[in-house]
Amino acid sequence: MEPTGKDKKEQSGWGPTVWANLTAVRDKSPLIQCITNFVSMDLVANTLLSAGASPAMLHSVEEIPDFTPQVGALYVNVGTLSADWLPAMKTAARLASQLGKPWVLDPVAAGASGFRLKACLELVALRPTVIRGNASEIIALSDASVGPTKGVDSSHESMDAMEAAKCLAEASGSIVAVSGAVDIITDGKTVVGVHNGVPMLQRITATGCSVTALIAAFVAVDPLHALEATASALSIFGIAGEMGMDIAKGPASLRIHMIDSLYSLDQAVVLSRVNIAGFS
Ligand SMILES: Nc1ncnc2c1ncn2[C@@H]1O[C@H](COP(=O)(O)OP(=O)(O)OP(=O)(O)O)[C@@H](O)[C@H]1O
Ligand SMILES: Cc1ncsc1CCO
Ligand SMILES: [Mg+2]
Repeated sequence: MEPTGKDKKEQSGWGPTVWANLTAVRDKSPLIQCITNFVSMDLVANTLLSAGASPAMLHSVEEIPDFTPQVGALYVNVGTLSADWLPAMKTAARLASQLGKPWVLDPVAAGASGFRLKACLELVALRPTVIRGNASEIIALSDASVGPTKGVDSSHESMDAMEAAKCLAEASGSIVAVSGAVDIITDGKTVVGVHNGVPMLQRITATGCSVTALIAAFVAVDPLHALEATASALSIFGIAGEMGMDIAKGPASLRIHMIDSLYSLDQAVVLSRVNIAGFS
């Protein structure tokens, strides 16, 4: 029998696992329902398409009963949250959980206001498969506290959020991923670090939103190994950023070259560039 997920990784390192997961996304082209913010919609959809997945930005509550049961995964992002969007987010998340479908939460600026924090905590209670945020977002969610904020940007390093990520994963039952110079992924016990990516990714809006969408696509094709799928997506996005940076002149051209690189990544590049390691 072919080894899968964790077994495969333990036998031969992360490279083959990451490549197998990207190949599965390309082969299966999972349908991803995205309820995401206005800023991110274009980059999220194009990131998913260039990776081989199929995005659909359907966010009206009336469509959820017909549409959500057909998707491979649901992606919920609260970036431009308002009260009228929240019912659709919660209805879709509740249905995905009931159907056993993976769903992924991006708690953008979770600690920026009481309204936003409460909404994020209500969504966490609907048991997302994965929560991916920057360090400040994961710390705010884990502490359930509103505090000094840079809005959607992080005022912490990812490593500052290690304990918060573990606590949030333990409390929620979700895989928690913190993006940054090192992306941290944990189920509360195991912690892995993804060392791919380039700092310039922070200068393009919605790269975090887009990597969370990519996580949804990877979890859709391997829902039983959500930690490995999440690390794989973060590594692939980072590698696309590294490849794009080789020819980019700044954030605008990196945005274009990153999407092109994601589309054309081959096995040799992936195997030579994957940089994932466990924390002991
Ligand atoms: N210093 C860094 N070095 C390398 N890669 C980085 C660095 N900082 C962020 N990244 C990468 O950039 C991507 C976006 O992460 P970031 O933490 O900026 O998300 P975010 O703050 O949620 O962004 P947004 O809200 O704009 O969508 C991730 O893939 C992450 O790994
Ligand atoms: C800039 C911005 N504001 C709300 S969402 C968003 C996209 C990056 O999170
Ligand atoms: Mg973000």
